[in-house]
Amino acid sequence: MSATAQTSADRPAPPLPPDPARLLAATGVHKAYQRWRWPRPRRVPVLMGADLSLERGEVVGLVGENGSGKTTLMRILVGDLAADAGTVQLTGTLGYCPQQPVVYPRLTCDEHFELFGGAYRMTAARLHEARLALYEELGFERFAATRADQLSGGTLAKLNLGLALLPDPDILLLDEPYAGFDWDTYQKFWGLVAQRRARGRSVLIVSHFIADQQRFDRIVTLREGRAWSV
Ligand SMILES: Nc1ncnc2c1ncn2[C@@H]1O[C@H](COP(=O)(O)OP(=O)(O)OP(=O)(O)O)[C@@H](O)[C@H]1O
Repeated sequence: MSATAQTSADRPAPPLPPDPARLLAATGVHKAYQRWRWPRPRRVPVLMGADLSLERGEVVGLVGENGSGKTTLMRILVGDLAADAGTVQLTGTLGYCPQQPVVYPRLTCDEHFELFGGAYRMTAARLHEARLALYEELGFERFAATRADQLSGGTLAKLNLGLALLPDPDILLLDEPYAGFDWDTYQKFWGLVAQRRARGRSVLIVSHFIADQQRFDRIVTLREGRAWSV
């Protein structure tokens, strides 16, 4: 288990040296947003030197109070948002489950899997197998032909998660993945995570709070713009 580094100085930490066991390393990440603060717009810092690493086969929880910057850090890790400073090193393939599902309202679940499978360059046979397994594992096969705009919030969350899991990526970054799940689905979710961890996949889970601490290898808290090991 590796410790999550804390930057003690105000300048960003240098990138971590290469390590074959490490799949993700973010060092010295800074991000500020422009906001209106009377009497003029100002840059308000959210991340001030956050460091985060993820080893092969590790399940890490990223917690922090509302507005602490969890989603901001996640978006920087996946390349959806540019950091003001700092580095992000990734090894392997990445799956991202955003907090707000990014789906096409008029497409069915099946059509989403087809579309994403094509984007991931999966073969038809592999896509078929992975899609059926995800329907079964998350329990939503009966909605295969239902359009996204007709799904319940929980089923939409299953589709959102399923699309991230589809290509079986080395690193899974999940932003509040189980917020809309019922108890049964929550248990299934942890079964999926355990299977992937056993195969050396790494999972980073963002959550407001951690209910089952024993399910994680490590918990990291975002506070005052930095990541602290708990
Ligand atoms: N595009 C943006 N422009 C301006 N401010 C933003 C933007 N996105 C986020 N923020 C602000 O940055 C801070 C961190 O937001 P972020 O969504 O990263 O926090 P979070 O820890 O994920 O919050 P939550 O637990 O509520 O989901 C918040 O104060 C938020 O208002």
